[in-house]
Amino acid sequence: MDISSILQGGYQHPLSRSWQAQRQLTKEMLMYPIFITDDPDASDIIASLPNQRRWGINKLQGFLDPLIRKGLRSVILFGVPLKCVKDERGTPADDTEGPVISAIRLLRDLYPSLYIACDVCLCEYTSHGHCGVLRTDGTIETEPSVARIAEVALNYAKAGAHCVAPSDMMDGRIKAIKRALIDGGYGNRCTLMSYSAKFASGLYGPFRDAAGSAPSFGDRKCYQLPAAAKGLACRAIQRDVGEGADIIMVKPALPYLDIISHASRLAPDHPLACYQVSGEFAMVHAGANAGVYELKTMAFETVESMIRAGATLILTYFTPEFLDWLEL
Ligand SMILES: NCc1[nH]cc(CCC(=O)O)c1CC(=O)O
Ligand SMILES: [Zn+2]
Ligand SMILES: [Zn+2]
Repeated sequence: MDISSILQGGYQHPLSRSWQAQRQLTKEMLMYPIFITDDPDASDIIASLPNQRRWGINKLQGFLDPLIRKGLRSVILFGVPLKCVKDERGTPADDTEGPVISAIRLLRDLYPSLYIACDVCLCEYTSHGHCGVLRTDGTIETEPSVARIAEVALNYAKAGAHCVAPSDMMDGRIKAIKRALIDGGYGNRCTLMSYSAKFASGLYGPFRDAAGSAPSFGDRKCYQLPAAAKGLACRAIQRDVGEGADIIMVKPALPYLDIISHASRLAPDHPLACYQVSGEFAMVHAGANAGVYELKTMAFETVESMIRAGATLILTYFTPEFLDWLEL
């Protein structure tokens, strides 16, 4: 055989195989999405989202203590109000006694080294279930939406969030949130992570079950990106960099690896997050349950593909499993 034909010499040993990765998955790269509901004693199973629960504030410590011991470094909180009165502008989003703000305070108190990010959106709190404020004809009214979202983000920062992450997709919200953080005295104390390239995906179903945030009419196609829209995704990323985003995110992850790869070239000096969303997670589980592959193998393969594409931070419901698997 010719000298230039030989590659296997470089990866015949487990250690030399590990050297073939530009970057390896580490615990620091994982951010764990957690659902917090307004029944303080809840620990509700979510049928379509394997192993995840809606947690009440009183159950958080019992749930998180073991994960912190295993090396959990960061979480992203999603509020799931089941009892509150929802309205047109999502008033309960930043209720000072609501689940998200209560959880921020509690977690800051319990775990000084835990990095706490908060998803910022209105859909969990609006009567219509859309991510912004609507006109009477049901279309999004950008200006009041952005103003309200910036107000919520600032209130999460004031409560102690290390990071606010708007997932609403309204035009101009990154600039408005950055402005609100600066004017409120949090410009240098709170990270702004933008769901920049968030696509209108079929993979959000289990999340909407978990969060009760499906729109009551219509869909989100006028504010989330069309699946085929590479150019718009590029423009959204560049806009958000220009408006002051500290971290760029692509969501979902696996069907959008090309966008992750493109984002890493468009914003090479920013951390790049990707969100392995609820439907992707459920898909990996469903395949494993059907005997198509082994869960652990496929969980690693999906996340390694995201890292290979350029992601430096991964939001995934597999975080508890990875904390175990990375131990071995
Ligand atoms: N703004 C809502 C929001 N924030 C995060 C997700 C999806 C997360 C997941 O599927 O895991 C969604 C769903 C949506 O746009 O309907
Ligand atoms: Zn939303
Ligand atoms: Zn481009």
